[in-house]
Amino acid sequence: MKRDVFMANEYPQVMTIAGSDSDGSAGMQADLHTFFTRKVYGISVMTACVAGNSYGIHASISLPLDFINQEFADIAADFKVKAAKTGMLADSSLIKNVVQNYKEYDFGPLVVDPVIMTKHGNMLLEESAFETLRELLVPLATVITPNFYESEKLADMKINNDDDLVTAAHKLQQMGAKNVVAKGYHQDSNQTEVRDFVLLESGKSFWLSAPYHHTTHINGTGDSLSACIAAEIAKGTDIEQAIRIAKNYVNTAIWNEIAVGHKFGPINHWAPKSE
Ligand SMILES: Nc1ncnc2c1ncn2[C@@H]1O[C@H](COP(=O)(O)OP(=O)(O)O)[C@@H](O)[C@H]1O
Ligand SMILES: Cc1ncc(COP(=O)(O)OP(=O)(O)O)c(N)n1
Repeated sequence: MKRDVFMANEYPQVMTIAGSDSDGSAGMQADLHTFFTRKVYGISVMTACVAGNSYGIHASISLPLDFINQEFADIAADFKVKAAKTGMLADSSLIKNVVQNYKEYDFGPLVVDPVIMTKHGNMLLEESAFETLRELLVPLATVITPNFYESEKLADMKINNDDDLVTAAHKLQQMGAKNVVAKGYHQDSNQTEVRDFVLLESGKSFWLSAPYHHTTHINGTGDSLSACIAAEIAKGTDIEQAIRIAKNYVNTAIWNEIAVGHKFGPINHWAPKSE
């Protein structure tokens, strides 16, 4: 029988630094589904765990910092990570720990998904940690991907219209994030379109729009978008193209629902064509 031997550079190694979500729809599980279908090798530093299902999140714990240090050290000692992303970091001490480890080792460009609150209202980051996120993690971001609520919190302003979202994106860039994907509002059942504002390091900016899909199956959209951007960066795709690919990837996954869970379900990571 012929055995295929894959060279290391055929499967770029990508790392998620995130929380586990037991229902598989979001968090680290969504990141790893995305890495798998985008044909990159997924490595994970688990920071926290939430217990939940499609009805909601019911408990949450953070892992010990010593254990997280060991995860980073073991990965750095053996793997060549080409890009990474962050997800749920729970509190200030965890953010500081991740920042310290990221500075100590070479894990490539970092996509920061500044997870603060799920779209169903569960807080995944303590309010006292917002300043640490702004000061320490945002400046490390090659790309930052806040949702509407996270842009309001990080930029410390109310967002009422497109102009406000643009202002918030510029504020995040002034805080040190190189490239910003500021995701637009999508909780209005009358809306027909979703719009994300992209501000690149070069100063170029544009809107990414797509039709609004009326569905309860949109858990993990933000995780999957940021994971796909990280996967593309690891493959060598330029930032603008990585963002465009990720938007199409998530859009296709939203529009091809799978019947999993009884209430708020996952997106379909199998639906987009993998490259
Ligand atoms: N109902 C929907 N229809 C179409 N696109 C959506 C829908 N919900 C989210 N998206 C898209 O999914 C991506 C992730 O955004 P969002 O859900 O705001 O992130 P988060 O999961 O961090 O809250 C964005 O590009 C957004 O436009
Ligand atoms: C452990 C964990 N991390 C992150 C999330 C939220 O994921 P995200 O994709 O940012 O938001 P939703 O689309 O799920 O609201 C989570 N639920 N669990």
